[in-house]
Amino acid sequence: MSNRGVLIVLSGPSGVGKGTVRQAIFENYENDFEFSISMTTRGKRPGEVEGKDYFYSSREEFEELIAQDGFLEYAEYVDNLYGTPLKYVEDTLASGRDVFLEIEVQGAKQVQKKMPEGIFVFLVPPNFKELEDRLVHRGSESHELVQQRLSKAVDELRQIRYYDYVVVNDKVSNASRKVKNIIESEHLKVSRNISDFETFIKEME
Ligand SMILES: Nc1nc2c(ncn2[C@@H]2O[C@H](COP(=O)(O)OP(=O)(O)O)[C@@H](O)[C@H]2O)c(=O)[nH]1
Ligand SMILES: Nc1ncnc2c1ncn2[C@@H]1O[C@H](COP(=O)(O)OP(=O)(O)O)[C@@H](O)[C@H]1O
Repeated sequence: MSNRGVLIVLSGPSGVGKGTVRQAIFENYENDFEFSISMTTRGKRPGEVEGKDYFYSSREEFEELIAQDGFLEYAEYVDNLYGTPLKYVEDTLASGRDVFLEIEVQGAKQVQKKMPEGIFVFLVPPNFKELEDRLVHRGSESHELVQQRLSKAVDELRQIRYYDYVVVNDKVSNASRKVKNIIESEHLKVSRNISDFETFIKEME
């Protein structure tokens, strides 16, 4: 089998359910992936845990890591910086484990340039009203921030053409199964496994 892990990039508008779907995938298929914990300058929400949900940092610390080329990608989103620490992703893929990134569209574009072999999945809500309801019901943002995130959602949806797959998050169980199936298909690609078969053929010759 190919030794390198698969890179999975999940994007989608704020409130669509990326975190929820990812958690369902990790609960059901725990041993298969590693989640890349991002660094952010956003404040911690109640219930979030340092080193589990994000690495929370000041803008200065974040900019220092940018200067050291320490990010695979980073982007500004609604006045805060978010970035993927490079070393963790590289080391984990090299060790043969799959890595799951949950990032917004500007960052995903940067990853596409650096690691085009990744799988890019876009999660969409069943409809716009449902997206608004989920964001409001989550209750983690003020009315103003909810509105900013909703208007951002339209821009984000325009970028969907750059992705490989689209998954509707109607039910968490459906969406997580679909994302898992996409990843499984990637593992089964002949191109990922060709070197094993070449060895096998040589042995048979
Ligand atoms: N480019 C980039 N985006 C990220 C990263 N981490 C999180 N994001 C995205 O930033 C956006 C805002 O995240 P967050 O403040 O946690 O809000 P939420 O997605 O509504 O829960 C979401 O689209 C996240 O997927 C990262 O490392 N890089
Ligand atoms: N399929 C779904 N059906 C109903 N509610 C959902 C679904 N997926 C997520 N939610 C809810 O929507 C809200 C936003 O989900 P979250 O995972 O935080 O989104 P994101 O990470 O994309 O911002 C949460 O309150 C979550 O419980």
